[in-house]
Amino acid sequence: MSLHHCCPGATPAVSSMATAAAGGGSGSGISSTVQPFGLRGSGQGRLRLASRRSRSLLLRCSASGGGDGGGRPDPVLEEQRRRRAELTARISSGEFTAQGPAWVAPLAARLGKLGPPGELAAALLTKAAGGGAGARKGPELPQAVGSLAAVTGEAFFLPLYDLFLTYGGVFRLNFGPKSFLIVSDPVIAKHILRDNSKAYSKGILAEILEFVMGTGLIPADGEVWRVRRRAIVPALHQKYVTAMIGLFGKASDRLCQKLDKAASDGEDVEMESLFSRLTLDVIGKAVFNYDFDSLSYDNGIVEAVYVTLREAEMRSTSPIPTWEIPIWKDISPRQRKVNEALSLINTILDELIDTCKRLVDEEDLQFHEEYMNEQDPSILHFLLASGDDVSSKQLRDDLMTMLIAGHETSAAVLTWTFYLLSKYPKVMAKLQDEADTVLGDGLPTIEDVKKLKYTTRVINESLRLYPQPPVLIRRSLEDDMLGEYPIGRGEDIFISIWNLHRCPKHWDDADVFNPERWPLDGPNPNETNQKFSYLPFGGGPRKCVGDMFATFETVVATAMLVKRFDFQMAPGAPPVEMTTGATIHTTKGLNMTVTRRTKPPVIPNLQMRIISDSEERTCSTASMVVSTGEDQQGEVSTTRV
Ligand code: HEM
Repeated sequence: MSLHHCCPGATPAVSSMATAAAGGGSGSGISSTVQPFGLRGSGQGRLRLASRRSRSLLLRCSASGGGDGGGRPDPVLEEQRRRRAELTARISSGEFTAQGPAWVAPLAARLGKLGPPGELAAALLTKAAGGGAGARKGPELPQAVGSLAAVTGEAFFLPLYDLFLTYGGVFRLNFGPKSFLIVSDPVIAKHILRDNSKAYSKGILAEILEFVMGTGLIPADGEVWRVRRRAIVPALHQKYVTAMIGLFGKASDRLCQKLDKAASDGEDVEMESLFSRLTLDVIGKAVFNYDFDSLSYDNGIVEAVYVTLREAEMRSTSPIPTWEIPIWKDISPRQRKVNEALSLINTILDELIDTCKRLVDEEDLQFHEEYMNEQDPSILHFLLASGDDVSSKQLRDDLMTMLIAGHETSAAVLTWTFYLLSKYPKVMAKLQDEADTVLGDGLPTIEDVKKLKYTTRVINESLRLYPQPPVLIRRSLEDDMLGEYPIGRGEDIFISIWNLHRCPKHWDDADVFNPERWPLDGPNPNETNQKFSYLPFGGGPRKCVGDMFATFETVVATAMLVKRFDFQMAPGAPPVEMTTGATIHTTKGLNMTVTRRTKPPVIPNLQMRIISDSEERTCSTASMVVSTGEDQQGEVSTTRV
């Protein structure tokens, strides 16, 4: 399931495209038999140019290697290459030949010179032809036509990548009467997310997530967002995040114990769902001091959270918004189940808020910037102690938002990191070396985390290849210019982080998992130092509030797990394929074989010398250690002899 910022990103994209297409009414142009994407309104000449450029990019892409660090081909890379080659061939064959009115742009330009009536006619003509640029002037955006089949058939951001290689950093994707702007250019992404962020809202995202997040921080816009952001950001101060490292360690240790059992029983494990449970347990404690303990058992509340998450995911990918049909929404068993789940979660959240209020009232409170209650360091406690003047409904929306935001994303990062590690054994070996060197027998401390530099680079690189979410959603609130292209108010925009992170112009061997691309002693890569070509946590005023939290959480879990276990894809496991989701999910789980690591015995440095027949054989025993097996913690113990 997926929804988090999932919400903020990927999925609603599909929903909105699909919903628009389905509800598009007359002549939506959507047919399950048409080609996935076609070109419209760009003219044949432009198409040829685009094809040539795309071919050269494709060549660069496929030349980029993509070994597994262990000599085996990466099936994901292979599949991507196959699809790209197929698309290139189809573009070359003329399948995407422009059919639309190539005369629109020149005619609109001529009309525009005839004064205000002509300008109005030009705007109407452009709009009618699918353009929709506002009052500003400029060239027409390259246009592609999408079909519902193409979007629902696979992870929707994949065809967007192929189209990016063909049409460039910003183009219009038409779905029947609706259209969406697809942005993959770092300068334009920066403009929308940071430089002119006030001119953009969360648009469709807010509409889709309203039922679960209300006016929580992710979907909120305008004044509500400003006020809530100002209240929530201080809660994630440095002392809080440092305190959370103990929580990350404890939860990861619980997962280790579960894996210990699977390893002893020789059972394969489905890691994606285990990571989802790990991060649910973490975020419940971190946000409102609630122990879901979902790694140990399924209880009603865990089930309710998953029902709600699955619903949000379904809504964000469903072609028809059945949940809005008046009678259906009351009688549908699915909707009734969702309503029951939401009502259970709300009851629990209300109870937690009440309990926390009582605790804060009884506390001898001295609130300050880095305030934290040692017994209950949760964000909820901070917000209440800060005197945050907010309705219980808004507080609930915020808590629910953070629960979802901090759960699905981190789980997806861990899932794809372990998938990558299984494909790149050399990276895994280096990672294990670092974990062996840095981590002691106890739970990791902040000092340890700072030393886990290679692990951090592995997470940075995993987030580059599998950004969560892969797409950010915005809607223009006013006319604006995207590069040289004018756009109007009300445009739905998808900023493809996936495309930015894999752009062959920006990245060497863009598709290859190579943590070494980030120097260990260099700065932590982020949107600023990578000039918006790398933005795993977004950028600008709406950047993730949990970036540090999430980085530490995934670093701690990864280091603890690889220190204790080896992970391999389970024999006979189905191929790992992607689906969305707000975050990127596997289609059939991440089935792995987990084995307890036994450190290789240290070879004694024997300085044997035969003195004479009569003398004793001697050896320097001082440095000799042998492995004597595993202690109760599963660690290899050594004994001097
Ligand atoms: C690896 C894990 C995570 C990733 C990859 C991630 C990614 C993102 C991204 C890309 C955005 C920007 C969305 C947009 O601009 O539309 C975002 C926003 C947000 N994230 Fe995260 N996030 C992660 C973990 C967390 C955690 C742990 C929390 C809470 C503790 C959190 C809370 C939020 C919130 C509240 C926002 C909305 C901020 C706003 O709109 O002002 N995230 N996240």
